[in-house]
Amino acid sequence: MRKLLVKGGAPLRGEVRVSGAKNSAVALLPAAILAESPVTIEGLPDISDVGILADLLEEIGGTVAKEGRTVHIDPSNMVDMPLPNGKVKKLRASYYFMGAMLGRFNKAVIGLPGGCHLGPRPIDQHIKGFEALGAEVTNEQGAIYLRAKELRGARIYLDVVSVGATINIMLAAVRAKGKTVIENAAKEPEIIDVATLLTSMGAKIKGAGTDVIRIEGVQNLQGCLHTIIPDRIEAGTYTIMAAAQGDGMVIDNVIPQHLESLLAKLREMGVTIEENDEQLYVRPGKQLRSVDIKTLVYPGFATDLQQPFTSLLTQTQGTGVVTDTIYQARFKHVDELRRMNASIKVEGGSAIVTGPSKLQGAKVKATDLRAGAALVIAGLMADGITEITGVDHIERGYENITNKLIDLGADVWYEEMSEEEIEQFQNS
Ligand SMILES: CC(=O)N[C@H]1[C@@H](OP(=O)(O)OP(=O)(O)OC[C@H]2O[C@@H](n3ccc(=O)[nH]c3=O)[C@H](O)[C@@H]2O)O[C@H](CO)[C@@H](O)[C@@H]1O
Ligand SMILES: C=C(OP(=O)(O)O)C(=O)O
Repeated sequence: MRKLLVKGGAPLRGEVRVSGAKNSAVALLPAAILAESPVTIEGLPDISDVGILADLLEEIGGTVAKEGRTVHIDPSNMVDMPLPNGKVKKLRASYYFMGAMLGRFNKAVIGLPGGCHLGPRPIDQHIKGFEALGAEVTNEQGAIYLRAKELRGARIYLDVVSVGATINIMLAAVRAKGKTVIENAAKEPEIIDVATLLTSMGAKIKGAGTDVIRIEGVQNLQGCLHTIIPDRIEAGTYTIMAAAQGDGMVIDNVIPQHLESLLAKLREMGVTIEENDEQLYVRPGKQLRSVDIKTLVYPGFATDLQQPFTSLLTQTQGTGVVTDTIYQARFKHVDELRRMNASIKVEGGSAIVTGPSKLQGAKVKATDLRAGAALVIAGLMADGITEITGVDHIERGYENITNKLIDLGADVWYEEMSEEEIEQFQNS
């Protein structure tokens, strides 16, 4: 088991290239199950979530061939094998096997998903959608059993705006008989990306990216070539890093519109950001001002950027209130930042951050993916060395983070943990 060490203080300069979007990749791979001929996806990020999903596609009989960032998936020999345990529990997005396998085989058995622990993460809206399409859904010993004689289009109103439920219902509905309407759908760019892949496969989808998605079911879907969108959360993380510890940084392979709410907040703080079609050039101000943020569904401020942003707020002048309306308990990073001398208190669904504080390197734990990103940013700004355990979480979503940081001038490296450290980590 490894830990990540960050020696703070080095200014970050130069260009960093953003990888393909994790939250698209994890839906695009299962979507390939719905095709009857090979699907090629270009630009996939090299992260552990993608590796696990590729293994799961092989477990059900698919052939997955990798050529750098391009993956060819041949779904023709896939079977409706149950996946109740094992790798499905290692990530959140294994739930997309439910919609995709239901759409192709009219049945699926999938273990309840894992993913980041951010407080309760129910999947009732996914199940409501599958049932509306005609599936019988039961939960038996931690696995979801889905069976349908045939799937029929339906009108589905989501009680909660959910990225996962919107995509999962799209996956199940594209081969259902008749018309499906998803109302109160999520509008995240990853939903448009998945709809683009499905449309290239022959699906009939209108309205992806708005809150009403209309799907006309088709009998068969064919393979196609698809290029993934850039990861707006990775891009946002490096943009926050550029504001925190940069000395002129270019973030390359970005769709700036996907980051509007973050960029607006950074500008409000005093950060200078120039945009062109695919790049951001970020120059921090001398003394940044604190701001309040409230996470909301897209295009509001992304909950996945809330934790990295909190680290930046420890360095700004005044008090900033971070309110997470999507995951009210997404504040496990706060205790760790406090160990580094940050002044933060959590009240209800908000963290109140008073800055600026001189951060000190410390031994800290990444409790989840974006908590890990928050600690890396804090470590880059701190005096001395920060030792971060729980790097598996970080590797779920950030491709090659150490090399990207080293290229920017950061002093970061991995070290093997001692047996004592592993024991302490496992018991903490
Ligand atoms: C793999 C993936 O794409 N993960 C992202 C996805 O997660 P995920 O798709 O799991 O998140 P959702 O958009 O579904 O969740 C949004 C909110 O709805 C609630 N909810 C969701 C489904 C449901 O059936 N019932 C219900 O009550 C959740 O508890 C949460 O409060 O969107 C989240 C919110 O932008 C991001 O943090 C995750 O990075
Ligand atoms: C919460 C996240 O991921 P997941 O839904 O895959 O756990 C995230 O990407 O920040």
